[in-house]
Amino acid sequence: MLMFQADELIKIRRDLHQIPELGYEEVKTQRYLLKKIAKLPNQYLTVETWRTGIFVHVTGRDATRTLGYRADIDGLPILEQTSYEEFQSLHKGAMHACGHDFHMTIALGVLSYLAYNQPKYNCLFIFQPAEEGPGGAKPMLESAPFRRWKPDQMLALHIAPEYPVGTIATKVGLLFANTSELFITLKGKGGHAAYPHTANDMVVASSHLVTQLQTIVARNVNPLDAGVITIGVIKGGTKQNIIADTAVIEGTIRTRSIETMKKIKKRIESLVQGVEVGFECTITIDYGANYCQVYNDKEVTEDFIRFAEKKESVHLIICDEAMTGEDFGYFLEEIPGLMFWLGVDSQYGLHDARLEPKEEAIPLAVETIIDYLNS
Ligand SMILES: CC(=O)N[C@@H](CCC[C@H](N)C(=O)O)C(=O)O
Repeated sequence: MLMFQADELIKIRRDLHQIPELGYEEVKTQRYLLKKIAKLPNQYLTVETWRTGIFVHVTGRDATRTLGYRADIDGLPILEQTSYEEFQSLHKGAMHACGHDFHMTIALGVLSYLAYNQPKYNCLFIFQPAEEGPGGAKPMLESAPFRRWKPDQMLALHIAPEYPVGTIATKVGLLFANTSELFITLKGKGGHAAYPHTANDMVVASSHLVTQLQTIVARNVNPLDAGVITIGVIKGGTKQNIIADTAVIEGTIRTRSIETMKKIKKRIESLVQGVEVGFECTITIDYGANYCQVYNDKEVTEDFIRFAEKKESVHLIICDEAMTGEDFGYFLEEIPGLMFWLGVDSQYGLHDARLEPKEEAIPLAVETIIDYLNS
């Protein structure tokens, strides 16, 4: 058997699409990937698992340099609503809605080529869990296998539903934002719906807080800078005629700079104090997982751009930065490298239950990365 061909890659993507697992629960995914890797000739490969992730080291002809390639492997808690009839998620309520099934398949495709064709330099493939949270990049970066095989350069891609197949988009410098998760719990006094004067209603308090949080970006962030506060979850109460004693707000904060992130958090804390006083309740804040920005190295990215410009099958776009987050940023904090967007042309975007990326992008990406590694 030779490297995985286009039809096999599509099958791999569909298999992986059916078994999405949340961060650090990627047990079946890890088993599946290990099985595929075990089918490859092992002359140049050394495989090591790390929690639910995997490192694969490929020995090159010249061991003076190592190139790192990272693919994230976790899914999202989304009930799939695609038109796929034959390969929808078998894990009800979980979905590969951020393209990690594509990311893994592309990494396997490149790896399968290198298993048959020894690369010039060493390569390190990193199949990383928990990108959507709580974050796998930082602990993997600090792990023993990574320190032993530490790459000199890092590369990763992310699918981009808004671009046609064949498009690669990237830029020098900031590509993705600094992010912080946000979990706020409000605790007050519940009671009978007919006796509001005896209780502190946490549904009302949390509603006020959500509205106040929206003023931070509108009124505290310099309009020439940028910030995002999205509240994705608001939960409170148990029954329509019971005043809620607890409410929970969950969201995410995005900024272009660390300073703005600090400023936003300070404002959140002040507003929370105000709601505590105003509604006579207790509020706790937990910032969950924080990711640093994705910052593409100038030299490596310019070199990649020159390569992509020359490649006929690629339409290169120099894009703007986005407020998405990615813990791949931690690799780039320590090692020069880049991330790029891969066009997959879906009507529905990332984190949408209807995301349907076009599979033709997979063999194209595999071929492009192989060419880049050989360039
Ligand atoms: C590419 C992408 O969609 N990444 C996620 C990363 C999530 C980070 C963290 N869980 C958070 O919500 O802040 C994103 O939502 O941008």
